[in-house]
Amino acid sequence: MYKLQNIYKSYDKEKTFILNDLYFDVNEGDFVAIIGKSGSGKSTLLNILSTIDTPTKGYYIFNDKNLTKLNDNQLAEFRNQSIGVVFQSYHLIEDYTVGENVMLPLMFSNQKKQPNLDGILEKLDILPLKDKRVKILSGGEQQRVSIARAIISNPKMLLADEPTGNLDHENRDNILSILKKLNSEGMTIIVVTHDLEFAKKFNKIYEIKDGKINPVQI
Ligand SMILES: Nc1ncnc2c1ncn2[C@@H]1O[C@H](COP(=O)(O)OP(=O)(O)OP(=O)(O)O)[C@@H](O)[C@H]1O
Repeated sequence: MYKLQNIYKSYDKEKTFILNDLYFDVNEGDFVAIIGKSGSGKSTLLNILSTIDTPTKGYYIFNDKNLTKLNDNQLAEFRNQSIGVVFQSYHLIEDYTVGENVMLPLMFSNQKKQPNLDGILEKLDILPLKDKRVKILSGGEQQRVSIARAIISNPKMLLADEPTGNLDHENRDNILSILKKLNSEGMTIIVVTHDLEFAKKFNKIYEIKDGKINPVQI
């Protein structure tokens, strides 16, 4: 469904390629962890998959549509409809309430259908926090708010950059069961992680090395 082909990415006028002739296929319903050393290009790859960033060269194909040919507005529309992103540092607005933060993406989309906000907060076990300001929440709670915000538009694919990076074991297990549940309901999930034990809970593990990505057998 999502295909990266012949992808190159450079941040310095093509002197160093962080991603170097990379090929990666993601199928509907995949439950994938991506590992790799610090600086290997995990976040770079996630940013390209989410269309937040574009490759220097190469193709990103979604169901036979070449996303690399879309302009910024078309890409933003595609992203709003199809992809949810959970950022490493949450990116929440601390003075807004949980409900306001979660609803934020819809202010920038032309989605007509009203989402089931309470249902999503319930699913993430944060409904009682709906009217609380984000700044008083714990790290685990903030991470669950950021997942709720990423799925409010009911995306086909959820991308999460180190979703358990700052969390203890209990919160890590919590996030894992939430991601499993979303996946069992049909959402494609890709996480980037440093944590091999966490990665082992996913159906497929890939490693980024030398600008390429390959499956890892564990
Ligand atoms: N916006 C940018 N401008 C310049 N260089 C960048 C930019 N983003 C990333 N890089 C460089 O690209 C390389 C890959 O970075 P990236 O964040 O993708 O790695 P990572 O595998 O996610 O690392 P980490 O595990 O430490 O988060 C690094 O050398 C980084 O310094």
